[in-house]
Amino acid sequence: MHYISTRGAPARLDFVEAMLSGLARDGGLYVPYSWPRLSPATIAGFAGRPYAEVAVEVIKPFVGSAIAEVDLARIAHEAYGSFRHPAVAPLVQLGDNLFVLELFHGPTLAFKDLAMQLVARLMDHVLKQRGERTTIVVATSGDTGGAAVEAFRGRDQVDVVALYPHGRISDVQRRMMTTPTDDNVHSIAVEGTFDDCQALVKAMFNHHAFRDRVRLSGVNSINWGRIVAQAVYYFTAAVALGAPHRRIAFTVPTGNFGDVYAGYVASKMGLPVDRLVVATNVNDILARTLATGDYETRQVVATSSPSMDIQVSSNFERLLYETCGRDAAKVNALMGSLAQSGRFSVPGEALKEMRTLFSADRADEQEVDAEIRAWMKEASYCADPHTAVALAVAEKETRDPKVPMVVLSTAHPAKFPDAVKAACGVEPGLPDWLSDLPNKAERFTVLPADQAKIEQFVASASRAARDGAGV
Ligand SMILES: Cc1ncc(COP(=O)(O)O)c(C=O)c1O
Ligand SMILES: N[C@@H](CCOP(=O)(O)O)C(=O)O
Repeated sequence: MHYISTRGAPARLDFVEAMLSGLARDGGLYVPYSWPRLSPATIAGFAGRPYAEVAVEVIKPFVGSAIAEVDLARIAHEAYGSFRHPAVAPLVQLGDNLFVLELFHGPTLAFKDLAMQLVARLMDHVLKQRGERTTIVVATSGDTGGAAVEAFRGRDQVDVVALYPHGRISDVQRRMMTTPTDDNVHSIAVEGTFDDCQALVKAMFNHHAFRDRVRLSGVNSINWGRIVAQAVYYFTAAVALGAPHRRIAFTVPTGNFGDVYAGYVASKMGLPVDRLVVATNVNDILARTLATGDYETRQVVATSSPSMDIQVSSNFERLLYETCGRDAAKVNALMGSLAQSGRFSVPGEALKEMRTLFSADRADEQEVDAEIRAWMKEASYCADPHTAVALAVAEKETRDPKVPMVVLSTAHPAKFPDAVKAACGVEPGLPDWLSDLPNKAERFTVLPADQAKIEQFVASASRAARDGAGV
């Protein structure tokens, strides 16, 4: 199994190289050269098996011989052993053929843990084998940063720098990044938006001298390792509801398009996915794109679902590549137009193909509040604002009542206590093991969205840079 860039660079990388690289050197994203397929019998065989075992079966065709299966299995068992629910990603039924897939039982209470706990251990394993160090710079609108800090803190092979938009994330999200005391984790409050943070990370990857000096890596969903680990829960949820013998639909709260793209990966592998519903808040670039074919960035608006306050959705490039017939020149032209003018038009055939599997809608702030209130009242179910965006959109969707709809619940409501309380009057509390989070001292640096200044900070935090300089 090897990986190629969506922008056409000739290099072909194995899984480990693609995972350590993060972004391709031509600015593209790695995708598998071909799609592995799982037979219906293999998928049916996932029923009743522990999450970690299913993870190994789904991920191993993408890893090939780059990591020994025995190591992959050991690492998966360790990673998912850190979850507080025995099922790891349990399903909760809310209505007739309406289910919530709870992805927030990991250490930082968000779906990012499902991939990050695995990817951190895989990276650590291969870096130790090679005797190498790396520096990870991660852009976060709140959750990826905390998950990365938690998964990598204290690891000798890796330094992590998290860039978050100053004042635009919840207190709990910020504290998860800023309170750990380990020397290898650092947080920068960037004076800008998440899109600025993500653009800075990509610019650092495209600055090759800097990239090589700090041995830069990334664990945003530009990293293929993240995507493939997120594909696993589509399988566990679908099989629990009767796949592969019936089709299953998913509604996914969406920002960077990583999570819903993982559903697309599952469908490419043979899972009978009926529909992937892209749910956005008022930062609705993806909903607009699927409706009109015009991908057009606008000013980002702060909402009660801050992790989805995103305009440039990185992983949409992977879907474009696939639906443009894997034509890297076309993708290059479209991405060039985005960089130049902040917009591009999705080619007609590509849009048609996208619409065969994807639909999309948005929920505004009033709808999100009403959704949180209604589920609390009707079912005593407390949804976080991101989950509420998806629940609201799932309700608007024209559904075949015979097809189960699974709504991905991507964060624990206690990460957004103020927003939830304002919507329904109930303030969700942190679990016991995190109850001292509000009392811990914080450590972060405020910097402008200036590439040179951020690079300077990252270089000074990077032990890989110091190793390379012979210090
Ligand atoms: C809680 C939560 N929900 C939804 C999303 C959107 O996921 P994606 O960026 O993969 O589309 C994010 C951020 O990634 C998030 O943190
Ligand atoms: N919503 C994310 C933004 C980054 O997304 P990623 O999946 O590409 O890491 C966050 O909460 O940080």
